[in-house]
Amino acid sequence: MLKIGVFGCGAIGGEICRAIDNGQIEAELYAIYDRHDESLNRVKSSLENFDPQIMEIVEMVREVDLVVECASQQAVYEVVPTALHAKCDVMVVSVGAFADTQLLEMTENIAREKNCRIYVPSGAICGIDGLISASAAGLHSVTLTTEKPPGGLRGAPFVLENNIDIDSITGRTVLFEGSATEAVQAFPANVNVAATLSLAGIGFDNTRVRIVVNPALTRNIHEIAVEGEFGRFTSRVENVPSPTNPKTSYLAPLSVISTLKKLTQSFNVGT
Ligand SMILES: NC(=O)C1=CN([C@@H]2O[C@H](COP(=O)(O)OP(=O)(O)OC[C@H]3O[C@@H](n4cnc5c(N)ncnc54)[C@H](OP(=O)(O)O)[C@@H]3O)[C@@H](O)[C@H]2O)C=CC1
Ligand SMILES: O=C([O-])CC(=O)C(=O)O
Repeated sequence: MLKIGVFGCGAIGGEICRAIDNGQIEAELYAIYDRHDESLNRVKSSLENFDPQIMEIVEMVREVDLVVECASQQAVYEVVPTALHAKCDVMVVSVGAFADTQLLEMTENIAREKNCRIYVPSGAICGIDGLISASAAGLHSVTLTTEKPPGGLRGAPFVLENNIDIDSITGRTVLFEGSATEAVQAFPANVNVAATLSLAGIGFDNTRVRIVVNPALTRNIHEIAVEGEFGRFTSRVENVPSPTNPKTSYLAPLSVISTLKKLTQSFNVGT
């Protein structure tokens, strides 16, 4: 059975641990880690079947087959190279870190050398399957419009650095327009999906991102428009936010759970 380690035990990590624990994913929850004891204890006490060991990353990668990173972009710098050097596969949700081309190239090289896999789930967006299919021919443009209530964007570096009082905004307001490279730096915990789109499509500098705050919303909306040789498609998802982290949509952990299921099943559907 696949031995899994979960690095980061917040909104996403907690859901993944419970999905392994309740048998939705046929795997062993072997180890977990988070910098907060409170988060580790909360996850541990929500489990019925597994009692994972708490392990720092260096130890974790020696023991498990796959590490799931669900912590932060900063954590990706430590977790991914450490896992790959130990010949351990890795799944990444803080995908925005890969806007750093040096990190991306370095991790690809180590993965190739060690014959390991780096998995990036679709996360909180719909349409990655179509984008990957379309990318087999020419792509002309990929645009993401993300629209969230204030709680989904509060505390982002862009908001703090520009002294934007996000809670006093009364109507739908465009906060940011730029490339995916700029977007994932300005909003590292809000638009990792822009990085996933970039990796699947036409790269970080060519993927356009618009970020909108809308106090009338209760859901996180991601709209994608793609044009290419295949024709054009748009996708729109209205995501229920995670109860413990309003920045994170519930679809994000579900996507990780489904990608993990894919790894353990013999019959796989979708691009
Ligand atoms: N790909 C996608 O579609 C999506 C990606 N995400 C990203 O996934 C990641 C997890 O999201 P979510 O579960 O909602 O986040 P949470 O903040 O709920 O949980 C993350 C946990 O990991 C901890 N953590 C962060 N960095 C480290 C580190 N270097 N070492 C140890 N622990 C660490 C956090 O602590 P602390 O609070 O102190 O930072 C926190 O306890 C985030 O980076 C988020 O931006 C989110 C939604 C969609
Ligand atoms: O969960 C979402 O809606 C998207 C998100 O936070 C991210 O991509 O970082």
